[in-house]
Amino acid sequence: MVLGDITNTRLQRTPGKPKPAQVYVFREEGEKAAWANALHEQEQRLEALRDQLKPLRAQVKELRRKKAEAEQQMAVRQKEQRLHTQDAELRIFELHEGEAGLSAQLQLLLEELRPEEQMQERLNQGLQAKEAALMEDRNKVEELVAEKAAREAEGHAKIRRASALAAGAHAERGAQRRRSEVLADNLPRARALHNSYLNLKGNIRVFCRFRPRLPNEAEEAKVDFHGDEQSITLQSEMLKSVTGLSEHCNSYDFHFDHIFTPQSSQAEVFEELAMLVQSALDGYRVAIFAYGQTGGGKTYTMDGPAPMSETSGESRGVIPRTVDLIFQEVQELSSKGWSFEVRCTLLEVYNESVFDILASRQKLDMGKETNRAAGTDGRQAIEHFTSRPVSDAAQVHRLLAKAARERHVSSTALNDRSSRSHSVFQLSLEGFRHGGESVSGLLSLVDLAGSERVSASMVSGDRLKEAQYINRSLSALGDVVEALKRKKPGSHVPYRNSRLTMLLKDSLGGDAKALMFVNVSPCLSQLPETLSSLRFAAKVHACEVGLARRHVEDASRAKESRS
Ligand SMILES: Nc1ncnc2c1ncn2[C@@H]1O[C@H](COP(=O)(O)OP(=O)(O)OP(=O)(O)O)[C@@H](O)[C@H]1O
Repeated sequence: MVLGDITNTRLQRTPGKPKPAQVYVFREEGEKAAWANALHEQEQRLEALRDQLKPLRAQVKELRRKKAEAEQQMAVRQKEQRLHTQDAELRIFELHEGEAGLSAQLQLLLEELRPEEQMQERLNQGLQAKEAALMEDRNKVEELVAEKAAREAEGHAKIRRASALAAGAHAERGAQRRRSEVLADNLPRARALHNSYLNLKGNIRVFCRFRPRLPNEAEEAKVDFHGDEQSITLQSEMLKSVTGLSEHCNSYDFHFDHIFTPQSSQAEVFEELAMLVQSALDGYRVAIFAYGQTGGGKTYTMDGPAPMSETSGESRGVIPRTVDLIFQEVQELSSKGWSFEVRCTLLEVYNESVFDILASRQKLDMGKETNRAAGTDGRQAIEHFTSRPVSDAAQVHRLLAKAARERHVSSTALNDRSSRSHSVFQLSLEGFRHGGESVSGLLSLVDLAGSERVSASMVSGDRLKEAQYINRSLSALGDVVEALKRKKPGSHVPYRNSRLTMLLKDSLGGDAKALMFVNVSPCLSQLPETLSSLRFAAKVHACEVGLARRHVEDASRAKESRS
């Protein structure tokens, strides 16, 4: 190879930075040759490198082809994959669509099915209820069958017992008839005996009744009820002696016609006075009155626990029992040719005024006429009050209930429903026997207002006025009793000192049979009042008021006197 003309040329080079080819500068020939040789060698090396590069390039080319091929395959695969994915998505979408459709259908079917299910459920419940009812019916039927069998057995037993009883009853009826005949023969005799017994006594009979301790009350006083039912001993609290060194208690003895304990029932009390009540139908004037401290049990004894509304039951008092007995007797006497005209009077003495309950509580002026009447025959004293004809017990119970409702009551320290007035109930009994005698009886039942220690109860105003009137009239009653006790012939008896004593005149001093209840509390705290009531009752018991007189006329004279 021929090299170019390169003289005195030095190769200007900066180490690390080759100069562009056209800048070579040759200084001398040798250097040119060297450079040519070096160039040649370089070219050879370059050629060799190119040769070495060729397979590499082929390899690279191959690799690029393979890469392209792989990329092509990958692209195909990706495309296929995409297609598959799209297919799958389409499929999934279709499946979703199908599922939604199916769910909607399912929902619809479920909706359609719901009423069916509900119906099914109702039917099931109905079926269960029917099964339970059926089971119950079956049990009932079984029970009824068992009961029927038991009843049949019992029925057979009853039939056997009934025939035995019928035979017994037949025999008992015969005996009863014979007993009734004997009793009917003896009854007038028994009543006559009772009447003559009372006449012989000639005094006001006194029954004492201790009421039971009420739930709100404290200690009871010590009372010895002696076995004779007529005497008691009361003991005071323990008292210190004057010196204060010893203790003792006082005892007080009392004796009455009958003493009822706190356990005595209303029936037992009435049994003791039934004969007395009946004697009003024989033409006697009978007066029963209840006296005692407030809360002592007067209204309970006379009426019963409820204010007269109760006309039946064990706890009925003397008045409702008396009314029933009188009408029962009137009925029985009618079969013996007697006819009775019964009239009823209801009075209330409140604050020294007399109110006529049957004349709509008309306040009456017991003035001149009454005073005059009271001075002669006590019966006339009440004659100008309303006296209503009554034909049966129920009618009287209704009138009594009205009177009890209208009675003046208020609360005291000792009684929630304390009667603040004296109540007087009278039944006049006019009996006629065709062509025979006539009788004129009078029954007075009096529930007195209760005495009260005004100083102890510290009442004032209207209550004080009421208490003063009550105490004053009871003290007038005491004065009458004192005068009767002195029993001097022709001596003055101060009946006219109060309305109460004017009304009770013929019951106390006349020819009536009088019975006084003294009603007392069993409480130790009430002992002074109890002793005071019992002392008054003892005084009444000691009064001799003369013989009771029977009011009988023969029929013709009776008619004359009435006309
Ligand atoms: N024998 C008895 N058995 C049961 N309770 C009784 C008896 N006696 C009275 N009581 C009761 O004691 C209380 C006072 O009785 P009641 O009202 O009859 O007294 P009273 O003497 O009429 O009093 P007042 O004079 O204040 O009207 C009432 O609650 C009554 O029910």
